[in-house]
Amino acid sequence: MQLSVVGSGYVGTTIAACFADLGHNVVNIDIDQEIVDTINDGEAPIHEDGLAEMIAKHAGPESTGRLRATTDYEEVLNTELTFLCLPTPANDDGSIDLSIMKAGAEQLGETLVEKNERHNVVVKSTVVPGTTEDTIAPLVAETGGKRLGDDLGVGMNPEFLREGSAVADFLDPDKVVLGADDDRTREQMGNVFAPLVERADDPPVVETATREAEMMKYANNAFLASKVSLANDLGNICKEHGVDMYEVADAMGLDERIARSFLNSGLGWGGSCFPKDTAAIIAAAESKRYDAPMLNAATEVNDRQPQRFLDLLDKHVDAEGKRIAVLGLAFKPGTDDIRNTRAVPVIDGLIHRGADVIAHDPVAVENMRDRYPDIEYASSVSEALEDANACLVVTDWDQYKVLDEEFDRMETPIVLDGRHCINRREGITYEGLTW
Ligand SMILES: NC(=O)C1=CN([C@@H]2O[C@H](COP(=O)(O)OP(=O)(O)OC[C@H]3O[C@@H](n4cnc5c(N)ncnc54)[C@H](O)[C@@H]3O)[C@@H](O)[C@H]2O)C=CC1
Ligand SMILES: O=C(O)[C@H]1O[C@H](OP(=O)(O)OP(=O)(O)OC[C@H]2O[C@@H](n3ccc(=O)[nH]c3=O)[C@H](O)[C@@H]2O)[C@H](O)[C@@H](O)[C@@H]1O
Repeated sequence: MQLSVVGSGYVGTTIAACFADLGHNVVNIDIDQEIVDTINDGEAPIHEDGLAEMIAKHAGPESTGRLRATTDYEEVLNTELTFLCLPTPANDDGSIDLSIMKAGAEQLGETLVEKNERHNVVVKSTVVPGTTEDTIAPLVAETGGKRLGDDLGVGMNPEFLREGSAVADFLDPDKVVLGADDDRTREQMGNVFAPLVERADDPPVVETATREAEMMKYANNAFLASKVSLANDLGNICKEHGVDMYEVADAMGLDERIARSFLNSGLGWGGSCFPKDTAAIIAAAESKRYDAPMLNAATEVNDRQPQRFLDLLDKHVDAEGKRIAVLGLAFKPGTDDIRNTRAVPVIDGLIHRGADVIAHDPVAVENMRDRYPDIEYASSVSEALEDANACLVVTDWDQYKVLDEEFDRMETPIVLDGRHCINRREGITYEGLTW
């Protein structure tokens, strides 16, 4: 099929490259010329495992040519179905900011004026229940002069991929959700996903309406974020009683009603989605006069963890004028994304204490430099630890899990672990946040 994907961010670029790999012809539209040029050169604009190889295979010189990028919306005219993968950030009050989605939908509609055959538009972005039906569909229909359900089909297909494993997650999903308010659109969405369903060995395909599809995404993220927060709440109790939460979590996870995943306690959740999506669904609930006590509590626990980590540091060392190493800046391993990373409140706390901060991350340094141009950045862990008075582990990169004699370079080897990823050993003072 001929597909267009609007937005070349973490989701848009990943699904555009994967759909090309699955045999579709895909044009990826973005307003950022640099991103477009990068893709057309056969390179990945973001750091994701396997993405660079896939883009090289389908875009750029000597590729299959099944993937192209452009800034020109007119290119949607040669396609049958468009995915909208635009950002849905939070307003200051936490509610969803739909301005970018609306701008994209309007631009799409204006372009579709020139198309005579039916076109399908699928919202891939995370949007609060009712957005597709009440905002996006009427906007595309009005600006495009289309009749909804007739020459325009609008659907909603939430995305569950994780950053750091985006390609693998997209190609091998736990479920595919196809939300549409008419059968023709849902059927066409099914055709787009047919090669993926076949390659992924038949994952469950949930066919539903757009509002339910939208809510399934929020429910998923709210549940996972709350699960981590509950693990952190329990972990904080464990710490006060000298109990190792990781041993407790391992045992809890043996109960198949609970499962071990997302019970890793520590610094809590960051990233581009859990924080904004929990805030958006809380705000959406409040707009209907429901105050969502569980989700508010999950957010409160999460917001407190960096402060508890800094309290732990204060217990061991007065950071003023001391050299403090921060290992890990990305919000999780496997990505260069620093949106809502826990490293920010930790570094803010260190700066507030008058510490000399020296930070390390395998891939996220350049992104962090914009935010903190004045702290020191080390090109290796050894360099970061050299003469340090304490080390704070913020992101659980694999390369930190094997650290050993590197700690001998420290002035005082105080190692505080926010992610349960450092091996305790003789000669270092080690303390974990919840164990
Ligand atoms: N990042 C993730 O892991 C996941 C994100 N989502 C959701 O997917 C949506 C997109 O998220 P990301 O890919 O992370 O966003 P992103 O911020 O990485 O990328 C968005 C892209 O859209 C482009 N853009 C902005 N306005 C445009 C316009 N009018 N026309 C064309 N392009 C435009 C930007 O230049 C940027 O490249 C959000 O709703 C997010 O909640 C869902 C699942 C996973
Ligand atoms: O909507 C989204 O954008 C995505 O949000 C999350 O994916 P992501 O944010 O990429 O990463 P996760 O692996 O879920 O981690 C999120 C945060 O929780 C933290 N976390 C995760 C698991 C855990 O046990 N403990 C824990 O603190 C991570 O360190 C990270 O800061 C969801 O897992 C995806 O299904 C969803 O598509």
